[in-house]
Amino acid sequence: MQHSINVEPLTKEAFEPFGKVIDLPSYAPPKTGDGWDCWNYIDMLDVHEPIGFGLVITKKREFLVDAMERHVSREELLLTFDQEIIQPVALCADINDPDEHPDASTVRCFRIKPGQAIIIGRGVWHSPAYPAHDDARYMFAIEKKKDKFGDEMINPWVDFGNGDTVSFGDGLSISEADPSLIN
Ligand SMILES: NC(=O)N[C@@H](O)C(=O)O
Repeated sequence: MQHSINVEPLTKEAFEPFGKVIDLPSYAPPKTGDGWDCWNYIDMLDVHEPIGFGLVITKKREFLVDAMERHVSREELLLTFDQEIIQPVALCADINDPDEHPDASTVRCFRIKPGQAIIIGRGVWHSPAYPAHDDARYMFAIEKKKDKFGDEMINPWVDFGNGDTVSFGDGLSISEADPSLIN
């Protein structure tokens, strides 16, 4: 079955089942200086080992997801550089089940703008992010350690089962699908 869903703006409330959102707070900055405002600490990454950084170039392609990965023992910080990206995520039903498949009916897709970041929670299923418009480069940061099972394998991708897939944005780039979603 092919599930079709809409892309959602990234808010703390909407993303809460999947992790945390890093964005400019609405309260006054606790540190300021001549020409700068600083908010610290707006959130924390829960780690016990050194952090590894990864870079992904994600290319314009059909908005279709057929498999996801997850990291059951590690949170993951993810942010884009200069282009908007779309991050598909799905709920983790049982973090202790090594044979779990992501459930296509729980997939949600969030639009991450430059200047925003997410912390994907432990066990939360995710695909690589997609570029909203043009090819994009994004970064992720995650503890460099073996996970409890699975996700250090060369191929960590797990399909939805039953041949399910998830499409979003009507197969068009977001600007073509819904111009009101730009900025
Ligand atoms: N998020 C992403 O694109 N990749 C990472 O989750 C990874 O572990 O490779």
